[in-house]
Amino acid sequence: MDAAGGGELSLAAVRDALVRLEDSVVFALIERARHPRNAPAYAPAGGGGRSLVEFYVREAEALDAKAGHYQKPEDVPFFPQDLPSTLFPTKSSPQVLHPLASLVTVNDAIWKMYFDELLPLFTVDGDDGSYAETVALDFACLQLLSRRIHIGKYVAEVKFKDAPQDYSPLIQAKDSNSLMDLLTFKAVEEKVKKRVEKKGRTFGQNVTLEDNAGGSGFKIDPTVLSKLYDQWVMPLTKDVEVEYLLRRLD
Ligand SMILES: C=C(O[C@@H]1C=C(C(=O)O)C=C[C@H]1O)C(=O)O
Repeated sequence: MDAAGGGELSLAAVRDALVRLEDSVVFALIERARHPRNAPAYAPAGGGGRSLVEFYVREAEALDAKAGHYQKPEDVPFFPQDLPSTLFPTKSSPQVLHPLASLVTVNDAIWKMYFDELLPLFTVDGDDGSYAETVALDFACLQLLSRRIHIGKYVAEVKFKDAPQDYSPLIQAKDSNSLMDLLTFKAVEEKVKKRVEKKGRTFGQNVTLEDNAGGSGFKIDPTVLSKLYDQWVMPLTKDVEVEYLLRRLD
């Protein structure tokens, strides 16, 4: 992982990486919100009855894989089947996670959440015909959300290393609920919710040269961002943490 790659993996370093990624997530959603829903991009069409968005993500992931992407445990493809190998030499990063980390993925849940729940909350009804731009922006949002959520593997590793005596018996007992309780920090979650909402207000305002001429409204409703993190991003990150921990002693 970038932020913690060089030095010692610590909870503070991993949390810093998550905070930094919030900026990228907020900007990516603001960009997607410039276009209306554009429903035809999501309807089955074209070869094999796939939607444009599925076609685009599959092709983009194949290109990314050829360029050397998807080597790190936090970079997880949405369509891992038949991904081509990299065509260029890659530098392997030090292995800080358990080898089974690569099996942990919640991308199916992220995909469903993004299209079924989130998109209707931050895009307006309508069709501007910019389907290709729209699905490229969706892919950017999906990749960032997936990366953020799968960094949960590192969070779990640090928490385990900091308190193996607390985690090991629960892992051995396969007690997912108690693991979930142990790794949850409610005060941190409250701060995350407040901060992303503030980032939405800050990054999503119209910047003008006149004083007090900010105009009305934000490019994205800031409360949608806190809801996104509260209802989906943080719970899915914690699912990743639990799934990783359950394999940690194998
Ligand atoms: C990621 C962590 O684990 C949990 C998930 C959080 C998140 O997804 O932001 C925040 C706090 C914890 O409940 C953490 O402790 O930082």
